[in-house]
Amino acid sequence: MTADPNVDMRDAARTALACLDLTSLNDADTAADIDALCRRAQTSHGPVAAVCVWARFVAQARAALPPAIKVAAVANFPGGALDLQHALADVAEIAQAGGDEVDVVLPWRALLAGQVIEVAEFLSEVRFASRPLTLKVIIESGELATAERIAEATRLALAAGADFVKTSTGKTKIGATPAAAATMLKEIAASGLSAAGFKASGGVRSVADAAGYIAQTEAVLGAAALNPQRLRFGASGLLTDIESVLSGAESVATTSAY
Ligand SMILES: O=C[C@H](O)COP(=O)(O)O
Repeated sequence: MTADPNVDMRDAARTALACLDLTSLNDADTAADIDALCRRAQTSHGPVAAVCVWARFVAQARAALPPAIKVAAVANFPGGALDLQHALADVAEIAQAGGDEVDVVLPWRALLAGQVIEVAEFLSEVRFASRPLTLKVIIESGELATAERIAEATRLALAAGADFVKTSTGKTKIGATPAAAATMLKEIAASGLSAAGFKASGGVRSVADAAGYIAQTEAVLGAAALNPQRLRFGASGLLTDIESVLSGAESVATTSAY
């Protein structure tokens, strides 16, 4: 008897839903957009892990959602300048508004310029200021480009105490890729930090895309890591395909172009 591939896709869709940071980070986002996002976060198939929004929408999202759905917001986003005061102001705004999670952009241009100590200090200060919130560090893997630099950024994020290392802002040409994920997952495993997680974001549009990252995560971190404490998907467009698959319809999305 051959395995039914639709069963695997439904499993992947269920995992992707439970691990989804449903994201809206458009410059023109309005309160009505965030209301709609929060309604979408509570699907007939179950809740997403979190919504991810601009800091100015945290209080609204927190009020609209049950406690089980976390509110994440971005800091130092999307540019990733080496601007600690800006990042700390974002973190303070998110914390004061009742946010649960901070997604901060690592100063990747500074890292490319060799300012390793300055980047490490930036991450350490952001980690200190953001406790007890969950901290995800966005390394912008597409701009770092090489496995060596992606590995170095991942190590810096983990050394600073990041809860998750996240691939991309979704605002640059290249978002999450299987190659970047492989490097990041290898570094997470090598760190020995059993609570550290991985977040794929930027261009993740289909359950087939998500299934690939789920398989990679399981292969490197183990099946026990396939939960929202260790794995997230940051995506503005993935939920439609998840719902299609869980409703028994064909996947409607095409896989990532990367
Ligand atoms: O942080 C998450 C990303 O901004 C989402 O990127 P996306 O719009 O390509 O799904």
